[in-house]
Amino acid sequence: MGPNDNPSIHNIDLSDLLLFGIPKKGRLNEQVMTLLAGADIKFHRKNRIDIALSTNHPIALVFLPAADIPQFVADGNVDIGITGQDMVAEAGVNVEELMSLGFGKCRLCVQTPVDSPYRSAKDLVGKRIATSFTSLVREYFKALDVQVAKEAGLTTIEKSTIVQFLSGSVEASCALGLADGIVDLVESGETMHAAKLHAIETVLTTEAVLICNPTKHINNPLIEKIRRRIEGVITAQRFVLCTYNVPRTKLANAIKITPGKKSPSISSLDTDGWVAVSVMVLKSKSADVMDELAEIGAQDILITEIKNARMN
Ligand SMILES: Nc1ncnc2c1ncn2[C@@H]1O[C@H](COP(=O)(O)OP(=O)(O)OP(=O)(O)O)[C@@H](O)[C@H]1O
Ligand SMILES: O=P(O)(O)OC[C@H]1O[C@H](OP(=O)(O)OP(=O)(O)O)[C@H](O)[C@@H]1O
Repeated sequence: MGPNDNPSIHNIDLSDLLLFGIPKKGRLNEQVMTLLAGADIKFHRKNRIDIALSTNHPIALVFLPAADIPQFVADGNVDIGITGQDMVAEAGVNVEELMSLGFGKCRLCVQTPVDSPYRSAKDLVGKRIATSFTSLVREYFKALDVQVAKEAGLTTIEKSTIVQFLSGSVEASCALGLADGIVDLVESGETMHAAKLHAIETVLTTEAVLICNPTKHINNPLIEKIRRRIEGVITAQRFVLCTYNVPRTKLANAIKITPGKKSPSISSLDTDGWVAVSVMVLKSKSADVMDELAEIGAQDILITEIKNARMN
């Protein structure tokens, strides 16, 4: 019986509520909390209780380990959730990816000690690998085991690669003599370099995603409402509003610099031959855009933060 069939957990009535799986701790937790606040999904969480009712939507937030969220969503124990694409791939379950969220970006990499002879994943065939992603890594090395045997003209695998599960501190396992290589997440590379490891291959790239049970999305307006709100927050985080005045003769050049998400809004100015332009630009490009606009003769160029956005 899943929470959906169970009217009450911790004396909280869950019937008729949309259940939303949220990473309870770790790397994704803080950014998901910011996302919920931006989407105006308010809730009250009692101390140490992993289910919190939203105070302004018919939603219950269920705080779960990021690794468990894909299974909960696939089995319908929660309706939607946020986790990493790596977790979805590792769980190997059928969920619908509603949108990627632009944070939690990293790579799952095969890593070896910098002073070891292992320079490619193939060099680790038949050796010992430590990882928290045993399902993905077994699949990855099984294919390599077969490939290496074939290349050697063998019909059977001589010695399969051994994949050992570790729940954390995976980067320490080579130095401790537990493994010859590891497969772990890399973002800045700080953890890897501190452990005197280097990445020799990328198994997958990942970021945080909003996922949904495939049978729950259709005909559920609340899921669509949440998706749109989250999309609005993410758009607002990625874009800024750029406004400027430009001579009408330069407008075509200006539009090339700032084409906007769809097209810029243009209005006439009292000053003859000038127009005012208002357009969204990528935050990461805004300084370059300002330089380019100034070069073609635009004036009064302003960049304004966007608090929220709803695009079609
Ligand atoms: N260094 C990182 N940079 C960006 N995203 C990361 C990083 N490490 C992990 N992630 C993402 O966050 C997800 C959760 O990772 P995390 O290490 O927080 O796991 P956890 O098991 O939930 O927490 P904990 O390690 O505290 O038990 C990962 O599956 C990945 O998608
Ligand atoms: O390349 P970096 O920026 O150093 O990030 C990579 C590290 O981040 C994650 O661990 P985290 O710090 O979340 O802790 P954990 O080992 O307890 O999961 C991951 O497991 C790596 O160890």
